Amino acid sequence: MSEASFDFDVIVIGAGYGGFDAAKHAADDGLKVAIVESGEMGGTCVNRGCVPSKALLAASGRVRELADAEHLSGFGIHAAPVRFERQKIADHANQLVATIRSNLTKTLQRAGVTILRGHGRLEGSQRIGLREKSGVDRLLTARDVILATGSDPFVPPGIETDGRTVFTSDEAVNLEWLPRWIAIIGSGYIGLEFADVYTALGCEVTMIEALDRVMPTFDPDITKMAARHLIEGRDIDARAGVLASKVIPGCPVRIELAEMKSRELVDSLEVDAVLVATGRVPSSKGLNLESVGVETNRGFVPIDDSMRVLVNGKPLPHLWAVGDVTGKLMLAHTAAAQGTLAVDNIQGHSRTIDYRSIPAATFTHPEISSVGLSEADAKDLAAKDGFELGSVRSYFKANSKALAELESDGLMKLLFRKDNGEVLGAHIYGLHAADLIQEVANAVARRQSVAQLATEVHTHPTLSEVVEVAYKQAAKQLAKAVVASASAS
Ligand SMILES: Cc1cc2nc3c(=O)[nH]c(=O)nc-3n(C[C@H](O)[C@H](O)[C@H](O)COP(=O)(O)OP(=O)(O)OC[C@H]3O[C@@H](n4cnc5c(N)ncnc54)[C@H](O)[C@@H]3O)c2cc1C
Ligand SMILES: NC(=O)c1ccc[n+]([C@@H]2O[C@H](COP(=O)([O-])OP(=O)(O)OC[C@H]3O[C@@H](n4cnc5c(N)ncnc54)[C@H](O)[C@@H]3O)[C@@H](O)[C@H]2O)c1
Repeated sequence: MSEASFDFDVIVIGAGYGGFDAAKHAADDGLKVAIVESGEMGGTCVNRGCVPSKALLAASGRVRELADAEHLSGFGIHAAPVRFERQKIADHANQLVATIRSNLTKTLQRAGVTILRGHGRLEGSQRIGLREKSGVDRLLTARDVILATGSDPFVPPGIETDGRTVFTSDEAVNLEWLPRWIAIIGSGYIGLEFADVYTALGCEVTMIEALDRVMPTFDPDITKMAARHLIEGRDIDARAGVLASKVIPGCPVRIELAEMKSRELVDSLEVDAVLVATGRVPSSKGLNLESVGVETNRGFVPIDDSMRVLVNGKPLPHLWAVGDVTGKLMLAHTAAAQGTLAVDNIQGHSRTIDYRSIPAATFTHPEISSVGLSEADAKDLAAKDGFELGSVRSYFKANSKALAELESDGLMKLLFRKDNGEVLGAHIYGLHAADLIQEVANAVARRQSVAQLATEVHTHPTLSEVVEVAYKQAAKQLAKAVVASASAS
């Protein structure tokens, strides 16, 4: 097909953050772009993810703060009993969703992107089949196609959802009611954030985690401190090493718990509601990937670091994939970064992504954040590349700002190479951890050494001094290691 005969330069399938950034960037670059969306503009993050969940966390966080008489009395403040209106908290989240969805749609329209409403699928190379909402089928062609179809909640076998008493985050963000007792299955990002919301609003929570400790995907030392505050310190009964093997919706909801290893039934519960927060699966089934010979990895579309879709490890010309459907760090900012990067590569500016420098945060009160390697991965890398791993800890209880806020529960762990000082990763639990991690992410992106970072001046009194202290401790360790290695040689 000649260049001129394509309907579009780029067609993007899926208008979540990945698709949005790709389409906007391509249109800004002067390309003729269409975006296909079968559901709501903005995808998961805007409609059922980051945006409504953070609105709920903002409101419920304030309830928690105002209800915490002990904390307030530390400042000499005695507040009246706090009251809240569930519906108004839900309305705040819904209104924010509507505003951001509308802004995002207008931004695409202003950039000149054609918005096509319907289901998109591949019909061979550079060809898209569009089933419009009206039922009409169209065939469109594009020089390049970007798949950005995202992900959906994973519901394990044996768990039945009804959207009312047993539900996933898709429904939880609507905060339609407040169960007296809710079981949350999974202690990952969603489990933790919703446990924060529900406990702040007075619900009793049972947290069920299949792996042998709660928060299994977080740094073990950070988890120890965070779990003490976010789980043990609240109205949460946490059970690890047990699988929710059967869940039957109703009034009450019945849950069967099996021991993870033996799969033997160990307990049963009757609760008012269940939130299933057990991970997400790629949304790639309806894409007709077979028409171009792509084999998925459990539904995830294989890509290289330039976002090219791979067949047998080799890139397919003109087909790209970004966001959750690729299964790399399933976060909104990853999807957006991948979207922009795909377009840069389409335009011939060869770029690859650096996943190591992408930060992640859980917006509990206080927050948890991380960037770079886990300690286990950093140890493996040290063994493989033959360097000594450095690790330092910086505590919020030594930080003036945290003490002034009466929020000194917190820890930062910094991992670095003891041969050249390069920062490999950081893990933080504490007040504003989500903001604090950004400075370390920038250092990881630039592969900077703690020797240089330790000389950079931080504002006093701010929480950023927690990071400064970590850099300074690490620089001291580095200097000692360099002297030791010089005297040994
Ligand atoms: C409760 C919750 C809270 C979260 N909080 C955060 C957070 O605080 N920070 C963060 O970084 N991340 C967060 N995430 C993750 C974030 O939402 C996702 O990583 C992000 O939305 C992925 O973007 P995406 O563009 O890849 O896909 P999606 O946002 O899932 O968008 C994909 C779009 O494609 C459409 N689509 C699918 N198939 C087709 C088709 N065949 N034709 C046409 N359209 C199609 C879908 O309707 C959807 O609109 C959260 C997720 C959840 C569930
Ligand atoms: N703040 C954020 O950035 C944010 C917030 C929410 C979600 N997200 C994204 O959404 C994704 C999904 O979040 P999530 O919390 O659902 O997944 P997750 O992978 O973070 O955690 C799922 C947990 O459920 C457990 N589990 C699975 N099956 C189980 C069963 N049958 N019984 C008991 N436990 C079981 C797993 O061991 C795991 O600990 C995240 O990976 C993240 O990418 C991000």
